[in-house]
Amino acid sequence: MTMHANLIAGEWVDAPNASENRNPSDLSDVVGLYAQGDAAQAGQAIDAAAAAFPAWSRSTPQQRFDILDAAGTEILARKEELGRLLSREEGKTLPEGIGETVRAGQIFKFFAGEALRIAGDRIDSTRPGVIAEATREPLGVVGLITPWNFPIAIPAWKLAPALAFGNCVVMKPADLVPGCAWALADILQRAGLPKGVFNLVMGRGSVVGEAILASPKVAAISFTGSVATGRHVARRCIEGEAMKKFQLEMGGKNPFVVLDDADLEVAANSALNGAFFSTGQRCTASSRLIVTEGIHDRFVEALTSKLKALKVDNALKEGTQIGPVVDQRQLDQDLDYIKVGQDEGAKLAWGGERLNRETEGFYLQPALFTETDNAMRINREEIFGPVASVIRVKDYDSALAVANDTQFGLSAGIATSSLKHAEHFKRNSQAGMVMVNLPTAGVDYHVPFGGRKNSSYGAREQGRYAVEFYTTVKTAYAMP
Ligand SMILES: NC(=O)C1=CN([C@@H]2O[C@H](COP(=O)(O)OP(=O)(O)OC[C@H]3O[C@@H](n4cnc5c(N)ncnc54)[C@H](OP(=O)(O)O)[C@@H]3O)[C@@H](O)[C@H]2O)C=CC1
Ligand SMILES: O=C(O)CCC(=O)C(=O)O
Repeated sequence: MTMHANLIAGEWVDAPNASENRNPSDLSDVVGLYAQGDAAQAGQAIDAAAAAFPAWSRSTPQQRFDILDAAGTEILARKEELGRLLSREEGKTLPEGIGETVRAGQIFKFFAGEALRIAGDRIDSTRPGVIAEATREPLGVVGLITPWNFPIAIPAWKLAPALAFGNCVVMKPADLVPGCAWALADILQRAGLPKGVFNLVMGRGSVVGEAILASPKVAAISFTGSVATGRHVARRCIEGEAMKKFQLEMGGKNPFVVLDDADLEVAANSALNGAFFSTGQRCTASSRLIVTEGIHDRFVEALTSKLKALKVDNALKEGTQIGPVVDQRQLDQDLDYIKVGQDEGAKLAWGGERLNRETEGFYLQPALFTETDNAMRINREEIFGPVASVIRVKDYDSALAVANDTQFGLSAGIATSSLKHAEHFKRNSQAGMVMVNLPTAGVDYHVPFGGRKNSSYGAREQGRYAVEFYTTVKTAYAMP
């Protein structure tokens, strides 16, 4: 099997080591052999990006549009093939894999347009005859460190704006899912990106990631992953010889409130989708279902019967609704938390057991806890698997208080037919994204994404708000 090499200074470069990318739905299936870069390769990639920056930062918006738009077109044209690759390496179902691929293509097209739309301000000075301007400039070399749960969409939503606004990039994808990142590198290379503008260095976070964080030549870091690694990234960005700008997207313990007046079908479907689809491996997953007394029993019954009907199987098999957990380590974490929940006195209303299927993979029956309270560990810590808890509350006010009683603040949802409660929740939920009668997970590609508290740090990602992170403002005064 040939090694998928790293892309450094426009050349495909083999690494000293390679790792096997295995399919979590079928452990006998090797998706490919991927380079395991080292600190030296990260250094070469950073140097290449720094060398490419002067020309790329002065490229015309049309040049950037053409390349990003062409990349988007190719991603969309190859959605079935790339979606299959994604599902094979990450384990989300084929429709989810294809959907995420489409989202990545749309993101490239959106930011192609943003390259053309970038603008500044001309401001009348307080001093006679003086002209003041505020314009945006690219940052320089940007390091992108991405997680395994969205192998193509998250690299796309960091990479596309970074390039659109004139930055050069070194990207380190998650070790579990190098395939989609490699495919993006190949597409961008063929779309005509000049040498060194985008460099891909696959390998371990502790090696390649650390080298990117340590380099004074890297101006900024955009990171998505766990809170623990995010805190580490933050420390490394400020303690180095040259302080870096940084942006962190981390965990969630997202509440989904169900009020007595909710449409039961809307509430149960939103909870099912938000909590369990993509095997619950979304930072926006609804892991806390906060339900008022009058609808509690009917909601639990409706959701449990939907859970019982879910088809958990090989991600590539037609009809599968829930694929496997991504790897053994995440599966162990999910099973540990299921035990923690039981030890804490929560009732396991459904699921939680390891499943065997035709192919050997990390299959887990989605689990629903009931009779839980918000102080339990299962309601405070991110599990990141197909596990959710129901918390029974008296009324809307207590639901809102419980929803906000968390270290996280990414997404929050409410199912209600009351405009008054929906509006109050939108205003008073301490989350970056609020959904009414919709799942907490599954967001648009052209609007801002991000949260509060320990969920996010720094400027928002996505949509036109992405310009805040990937540019720096220059204020210029002139006396003509
Ligand atoms: N908010 C989200 O979207 C996500 C949250 N998580 C949470 O994190 C938990 C653990 O998942 P995990 O994949 O280990 O998450 P991590 O936060 O460890 O990994 C995220 C990214 O950071 C890299 N990384 C790890 N250590 C360093 C380091 N010292 N310096 C620089 N980069 C580093 C990883 O590389 P490598 O792959 O080589 O380790 C990966 O590319 C999950 O169970 C879940 O709770 C995970 C993924 C996404
Ligand atoms: O819910 C989504 O669509 C996005 C979720 C996400 O970005 C994440 O889990 O990291």
